[in-house]
Amino acid sequence: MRIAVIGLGYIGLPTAIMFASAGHEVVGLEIREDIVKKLNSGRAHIAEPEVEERLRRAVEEGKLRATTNPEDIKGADAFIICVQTPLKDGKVDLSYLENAVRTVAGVIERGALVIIESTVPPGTTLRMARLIEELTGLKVGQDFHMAHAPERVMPGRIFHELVYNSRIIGGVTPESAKRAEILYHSFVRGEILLTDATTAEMVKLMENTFRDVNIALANEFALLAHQYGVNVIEAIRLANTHPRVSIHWPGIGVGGHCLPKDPYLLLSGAREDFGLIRKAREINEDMPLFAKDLLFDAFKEAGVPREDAIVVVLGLAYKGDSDDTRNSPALAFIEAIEGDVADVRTYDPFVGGTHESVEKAVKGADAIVIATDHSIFRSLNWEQLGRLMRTRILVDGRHVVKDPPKGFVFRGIGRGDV
Ligand SMILES: NC(=O)c1ccc[n+]([C@@H]2O[C@H](COP(=O)([O-])OP(=O)(O)OC[C@H]3O[C@@H](n4cnc5c(N)ncnc54)[C@H](O)[C@@H]3O)[C@@H](O)[C@H]2O)c1
Ligand SMILES: CC(=O)N[C@@H]1[C@@H](OP(=O)(O)OP(=O)(O)OC[C@H]2O[C@@H](n3ccc(=O)[nH]c3=O)[C@H](O)[C@@H]2O)O[C@H](CO)[C@@H](O)[C@@H]1O
Repeated sequence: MRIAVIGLGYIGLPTAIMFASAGHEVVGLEIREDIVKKLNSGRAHIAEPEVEERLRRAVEEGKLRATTNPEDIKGADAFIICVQTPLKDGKVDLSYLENAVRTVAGVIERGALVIIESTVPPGTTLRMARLIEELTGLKVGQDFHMAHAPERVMPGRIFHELVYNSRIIGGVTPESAKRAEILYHSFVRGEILLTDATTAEMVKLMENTFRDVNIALANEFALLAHQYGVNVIEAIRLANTHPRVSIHWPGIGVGGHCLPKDPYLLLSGAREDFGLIRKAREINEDMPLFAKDLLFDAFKEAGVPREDAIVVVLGLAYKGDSDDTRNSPALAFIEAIEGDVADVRTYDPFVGGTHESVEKAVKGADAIVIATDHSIFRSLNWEQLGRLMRTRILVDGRHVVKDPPKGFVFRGIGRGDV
């Protein structure tokens, strides 16, 4: 088949690669010229295990190319839309999606299948089908087919999960769902479950809201542990030995392109607001401020005037071993302290523009704050790093450090025991 993937980001690029390696002829349409250039030369613009080798192979075999020109996807058999669906000023911004749908409407031919992979508020796929009908005069279910195939992959494990995760496909019509199922069977080994488009949209949003609310509960447990002098990490480990309990992990916050906005996408079309989901968001959004309180408390104990303090933030990415800084709590934390301290330095081996090494970053500093759980941070020798510092304060926002290192004023989220 000739497949057009629209939007070549964290989701679109791996999806395009998988369809190409399954033997389809794939053209990726992307509005960013720099991304297109890079991809066509076989280099990936995202950090994800295996992406670079797999991309190079697909490009060399002539199965995948990127373009900025919508004419290059004219007459494709399937259009797979993977553009971002962010929040803008607290509101769902569907402008990227709508632009992509308009582009598809300009090049679609009879018989084609249009799939929205982007996460969207319930009812959006049906609305987009109507938009294509209006713009083209074609009839959905008759002249073209349309489905929502939400993406469930976990960054860091994308190429494994694309193949082995089960998948929900919601058709605007039953025939649309069946056609999309056949298409995804070209590389998916997990189960494919068919439903209607609006149910599929809600399922995706429920999954991420479930995770967000559970993390909020873990964060509230962490706040409580500070009240009771308990190490919440130890307490969660013990609680999770119960056969029906599986508590998530607390931390400096919840970032990424998905969890901070998907609960709001779920609420966006509702006539009533029920409270729990929004409250969970508030708890998670406030966690960087709690980390700030821990840091300022440590300044007091160490006798460091905060206006003189040099703070090093370890990790800018929203989660470990990723280069993605979208909605990262590390950035929210930096914003929260910036005006109060003398200097904020950063070190993140996955993100450009930070200090070249952890040693250089911590030299002469007063405090280290761990904001991301990159694997390499687990093997750092804190006592050795401490010798380079002016004052030894360590704040662990991601339970990376098990035992407080000697000679440090130590604080940790959920570490009510120290
Ligand atoms: N990142 C994840 O882990 C993840 C997982 C599951 C679902 N999702 C959902 O998938 C969607 C995409 O997320 P992402 O992280 O890949 O976003 P992204 O920002 O990495 O990628 C989107 C790409 O689309 C391009 N684009 C925007 N408008 C376009 C247009 N009209 N034509 C062509 N290209 C266009 C952008 O330039 C960008 O490169 C979102 O709805 C997200 O919620 C993301
Ligand atoms: C339901 C689900 O599993 N959805 C996944 C999720 O993937 P994600 O990349 O957003 O990753 P998460 O691991 O959820 O992390 C998000 C943030 O929460 C912090 N966190 C995490 C666990 C915890 O116990 N305590 C925490 O504090 C973490 O540090 C980070 O900042 O959404 C994707 C897009 O829709 C899905 O495709 C993907 O399946």
